[in-house]
Amino acid sequence: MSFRVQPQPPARPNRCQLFGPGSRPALFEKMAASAADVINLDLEDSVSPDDKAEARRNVIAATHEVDWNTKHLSVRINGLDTPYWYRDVVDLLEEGSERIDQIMIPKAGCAGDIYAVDALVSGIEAAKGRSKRIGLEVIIETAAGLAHVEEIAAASPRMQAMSLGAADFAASMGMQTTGIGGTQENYYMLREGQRYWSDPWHWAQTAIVAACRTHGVLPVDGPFGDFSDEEGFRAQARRSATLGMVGKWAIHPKQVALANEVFTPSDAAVAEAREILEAMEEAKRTGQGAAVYKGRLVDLASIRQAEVVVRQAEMIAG
Ligand SMILES: CC(C)(COP(=O)(O)OP(=O)(O)OC[C@H]1O[C@@H](n2cnc3c(N)ncnc32)[C@H](O)[C@@H]1OP(=O)(O)O)[C@@H](O)C(=O)NCCC(=O)NCCSC(=O)C[C@H](O)C(=O)O
Ligand SMILES: [Mg+2]
Repeated sequence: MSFRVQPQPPARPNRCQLFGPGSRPALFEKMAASAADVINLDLEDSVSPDDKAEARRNVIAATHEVDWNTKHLSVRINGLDTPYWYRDVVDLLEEGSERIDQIMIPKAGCAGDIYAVDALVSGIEAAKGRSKRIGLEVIIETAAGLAHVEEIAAASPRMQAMSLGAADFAASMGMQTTGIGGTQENYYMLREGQRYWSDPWHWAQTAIVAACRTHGVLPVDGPFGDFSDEEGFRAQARRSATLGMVGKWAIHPKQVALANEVFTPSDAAVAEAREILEAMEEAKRTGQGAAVYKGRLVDLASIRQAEVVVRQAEMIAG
């Protein structure tokens, strides 16, 4: 371990972030009743320009009127290149209730973007005497966002989570696809006439995970557009979980259970992790740093791996 110890991210479940447009208030009660850990009320790209002001009012009303129970409540504001974002923040924090937990900043491109929102949030919190400190989450969905991913993760102590936004990311990178996440037909290797599909999102995901883990931020996989393709969602989510991400967005209620299933460690995985910890306790008692578990090596690093699984399971169980 470096002299600088890796910080832990916020200790709260973030397996599924369910999105809904701020312009569809009829969905809010359904979102609150869902099994998602995080709710993202959207003021950005699912709301047309003509509806921006009304969506903002809907969301503010919902912070007072809807029982969000234990949900982590986040509002996605508009991008910092638009005329909407500052009013999103000001109205939300001046008129919205204390129930708001977090603001999501889309298309974050550099640490300065986070600094700007942080400064505005800090000013309003102080002026209005708000008692709950608002957290920030960002979407990495531009070439600049990925190029500056580490400075963005480190930009503010308010930073809680970082997601990959596959649709805008693909557009910003000039990728030849209109798919939102998942397998891309033309991204394959060829061997002896057989196609083997690779994962074009992999490198962006690993960059996000590394930046997040360095700075104590939750890494999250973003949307999977084809909500009729359950196996496609599962496959994408399993890859993300394997890489170290803690959850995934749902853009339709169908996807909530899928995300919860993938990002909750299975009973078998937890049992195995506990057995590894026990095997290593036994090894330590006999003065060994390594042991054999089910025919394979386990050592001190295996303790840290097993603890990831157990910690995640215990946090979800509450
Ligand atoms: C995708 C949708 C537009 C589909 O809406 P709809 O046609 O109403 O769906 P269904 O008829 O299949 O709905 C079945 C029932 O589920 C309820 N419902 C629908 N959506 C939601 C929801 N989000 N939360 C809770 N409940 C929902 C319907 O009311 C039906 O209920 P009932 O009649 O009682 O059975 C819609 O799902 C939708 O708007 N989804 C969210 C879109 C969104 O927020 N997009 C933004 C995030 S993705 C993004 O921005 C890209 C990213 O930034 C990037 O760059 O990658
Ligand atoms: Mg986007």
